[in-house]
Amino acid sequence: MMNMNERIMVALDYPSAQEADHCVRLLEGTGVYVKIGMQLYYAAGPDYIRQMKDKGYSVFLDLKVHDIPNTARGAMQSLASLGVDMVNVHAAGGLKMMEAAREGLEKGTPSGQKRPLLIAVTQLTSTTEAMMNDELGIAGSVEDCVVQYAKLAKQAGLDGVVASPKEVPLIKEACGSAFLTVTPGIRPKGTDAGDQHRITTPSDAFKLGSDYIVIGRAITQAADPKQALHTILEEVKGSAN
Ligand SMILES: O=c1ccn([C@@H]2O[C@H](COP(=O)(O)O)[C@@H](O)[C@H]2O)c(=O)[nH]1
Repeated sequence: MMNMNERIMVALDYPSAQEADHCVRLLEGTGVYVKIGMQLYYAAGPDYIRQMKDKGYSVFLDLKVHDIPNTARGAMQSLASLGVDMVNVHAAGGLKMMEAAREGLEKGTPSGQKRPLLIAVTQLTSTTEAMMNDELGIAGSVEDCVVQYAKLAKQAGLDGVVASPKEVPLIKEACGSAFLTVTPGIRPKGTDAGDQHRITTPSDAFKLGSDYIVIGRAITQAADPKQALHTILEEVKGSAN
């Protein structure tokens, strides 16, 4: 069983490698995972991923691939060579796209290496039920849609999904306890929700059964990021499900 720190992913949402490095220095020795998303990857590229791997971090490359199956397959084949630990696609791309992404990842993983975990974003944690119904034209509850997407991701041979912690019990019930849940939308008590809607505190997310929690601005935009990280690590101790 992993320790709690290994189940915390810090979202390095920064505009440059230099700015991300300020935060990375605070993470040294904590054993947390790092999540590199579009902002940092498009600015700093594959070199930054290699630097994080050389420093010993587990890396979730959060590029949310969403395209036709052939393109998703090619994208994953290229990403597989970076040595990251986890990558993702949007489940809204459908079954064939997710299968193609998995195949591309398998094909691109150098022999003798483990293929990165592949997970699918269900509904973004910034999406409310009203937005989903009225803007995206998807009827029904967010929970039903998330579970439907999770089942599809499992059918495509993926390892898990991204969802709000609030949906984790339903996902585990539908897809089994080994199916991974990676949950952003984490807000420690007293922090601003900002653009996120389906949120919980770090400890509640673990109590609901999240395998990994993703935390960005509550650390990166805090007045004292080191203290913010320390407080979160203290809060989650003992809250594992
Ligand atoms: O549904 C999703 C999928 C991905 N994210 C990403 O997680 C972090 C959250 O950052 P905060 O600052 O803690 O809100 C960010 O990188 C998103 O791109 C998500 O929030 N929701």
